[in-house]
Amino acid sequence: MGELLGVAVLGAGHMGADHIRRLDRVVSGARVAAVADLDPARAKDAVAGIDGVLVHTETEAALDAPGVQAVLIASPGPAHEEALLAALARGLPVLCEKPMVPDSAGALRIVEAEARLGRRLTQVGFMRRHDAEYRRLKALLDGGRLGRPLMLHCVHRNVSSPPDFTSAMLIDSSVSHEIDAARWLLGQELTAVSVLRPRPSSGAPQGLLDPQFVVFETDGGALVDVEVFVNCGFGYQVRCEAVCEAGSARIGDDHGMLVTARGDAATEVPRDYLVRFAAAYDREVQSWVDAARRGRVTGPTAWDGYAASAVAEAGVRALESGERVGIALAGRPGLYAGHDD
Ligand SMILES: NC(=O)c1ccc[n+]([C@@H]2O[C@H](COP(=O)([O-])OP(=O)(O)OC[C@H]3O[C@@H](n4cnc5c(N)ncnc54)[C@H](O)[C@@H]3O)[C@@H](O)[C@H]2O)c1
Ligand SMILES: O[C@H]1[C@H](O)[C@@H](O)[C@H](O)[C@@H](O)[C@H]1O
Repeated sequence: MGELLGVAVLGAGHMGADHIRRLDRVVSGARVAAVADLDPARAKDAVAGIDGVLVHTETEAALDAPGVQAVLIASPGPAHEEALLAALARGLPVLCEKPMVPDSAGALRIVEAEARLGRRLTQVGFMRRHDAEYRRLKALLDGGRLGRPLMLHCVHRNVSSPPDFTSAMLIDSSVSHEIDAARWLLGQELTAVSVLRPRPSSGAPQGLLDPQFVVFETDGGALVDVEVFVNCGFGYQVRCEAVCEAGSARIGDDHGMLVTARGDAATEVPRDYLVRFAAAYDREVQSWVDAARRGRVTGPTAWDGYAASAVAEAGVRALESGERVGIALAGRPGLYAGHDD
């Protein structure tokens, strides 16, 4: 295929700048055609050394810039709905960072907009679906050798949280990944959620309920538990163990080189997601670019983005009330039937 896919990147912060680097230097078949950030200095820094990129402060200006054929959204969650609707109105394929739209009503408006168009244009940035270990676990569960999955035990630890991180964000920003991974791994919907709150770590900012212990029930009778701890201080750790009727399988044990010296053995622990999931982000963006160049969309859909937001919203209610909260999803449009990338 000849022409490079011209991508507009919205938001040039931590993720946006990393995706700009990835589009420019790692993936094939694409080029950064425009960047928009409310802070033009961030956008300029992110495109330093890349020729011919126009920098904007307005979303619409970036989407209408010459050569733009696709959009990567990496602005904060609350800005996603407007950007997605603008991209869909132009018929542009989108890779949207999670959460697709943080509130479920807004997320459903994206599903409805695609249903009106009669085609899917959105891939959501749940990069764990592109991680080699998660893919092996999914293949093992789908193959049936371990029998019916009974439980998923998940761990999600960050070294520290950003300054504006709230107790709700442990669920709607961090646990959103486990919500999507559990739905995808099990092929089941999450139907209820409870959240336990241990005494916060003294390493957490004042007032932040960190860690939390979240338990989901599924429509297939499985349980999914998640320890989420975003100021653990010691490393970025993401694990998942599937316990099935005929065996168990665990991914995410810290890997990398094992160094043994002077009676000690040590491995490196990744410090953040950009390190732990580097290869997954590369595969995510490459598969999005490849699909967009063929006029297709693969990966987690707008429906998956909506489901994750609806489940997370129930999780935040469970956190705040201390009650078990049931989850009811809207009707799933035929456009998303049977899709399981
Ligand atoms: N997939 C992952 O593992 C992962 C990791 C981190 C962040 N994220 C997601 O990526 C998104 C960005 O997170 P981040 O950590 O890069 O945030 P960030 O704060 O580092 O960067 C956000 C950038 O967007 C800009 N911005 C704000 N409003 C905007 C708007 N309306 N239009 C354009 N730009 C705007 C800000 O000026 C800033 O430069 C969030 O949705 C977040 O949840 C995903
Ligand atoms: O936005 C980030 C990102 O999604 C990371 O992958 C996750 O580990 C963090 O907890 C979250 O805050």
